[in-house]
Amino acid sequence: MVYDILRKYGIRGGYHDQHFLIDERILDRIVDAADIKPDETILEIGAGIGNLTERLMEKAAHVVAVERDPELVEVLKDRFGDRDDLTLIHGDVLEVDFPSFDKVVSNLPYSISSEITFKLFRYKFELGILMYQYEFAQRLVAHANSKDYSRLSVNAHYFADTSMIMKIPRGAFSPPPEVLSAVVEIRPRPADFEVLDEKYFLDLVTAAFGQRRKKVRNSLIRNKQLLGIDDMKEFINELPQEMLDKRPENLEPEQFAQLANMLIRHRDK
Ligand SMILES: C[S@@+](CC[C@H](N)C(=O)[O-])C[C@H]1O[C@@H](n2cnc3c(N)ncnc32)[C@H](O)[C@@H]1O
Repeated sequence: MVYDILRKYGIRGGYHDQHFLIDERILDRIVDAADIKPDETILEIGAGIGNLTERLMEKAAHVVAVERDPELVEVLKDRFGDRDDLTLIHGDVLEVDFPSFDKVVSNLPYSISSEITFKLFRYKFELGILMYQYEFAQRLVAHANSKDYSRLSVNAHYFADTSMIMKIPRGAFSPPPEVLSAVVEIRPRPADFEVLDEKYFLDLVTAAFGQRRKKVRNSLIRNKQLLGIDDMKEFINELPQEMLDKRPENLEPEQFAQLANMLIRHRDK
């Protein structure tokens, strides 16, 4: 029982994003969703007291668990210290390098969800089953023409297919967080549209969503320096007008890519 582990080691949590998943059925459903094969290596970020870790180790060939809190690292060492199918990395997830892994399964520290997700997209892996704050998860999976569609959604769709697979109540954790949670499935894949310069594309998306209520035309003019186009006011007439008349929330990722490609070709002429 997860409660027994917390009690045995005198762990309370509640700070540093420490909300431990105590609902055993939800822990099992998360592991099932990862469909772990016996030869796979699984990365877990924020292993805590090892409640998810032990379930991952039952299925996988190897688990790489990252945890920052020294007290929790001691718990993990005490519980699994002598096992050679676990690599325990004591450190900040944003600073360590991950060894290669097939899948990532984690109940993430919510305050750095965005940074962790974009760090993960720099690695090659097959599947992510990740728990986020519910609102963050909604933005991660949102499609164009919805209120949750954002810079995060466009970025995520560029790197992967995403879908929300479970909504998790506060009572599934100890101590309960103030927010609802959700589990998201992330399947990385190459984008099915061309992006000439990834950074430029992502900068354009950021600039457009920086003025969410404005038409894309206005954001381009306002950000002409950032985008490196001195004659933006004139060049804008050569871009597809139906895209410029829209707000960013109404542009598909592929349309952002088309605009970015046209702008960068003009800039580099
Ligand atoms: C939401 S808890 C999940 C704990 C456990 N895996 C579970 O499911 O109950 C998040 C965990 O991430 C750890 N954590 C927070 N910030 C971290 C960071 N920057 N790097 C590594 N671990 C971190 C916390 O100490 C905590 O154990």
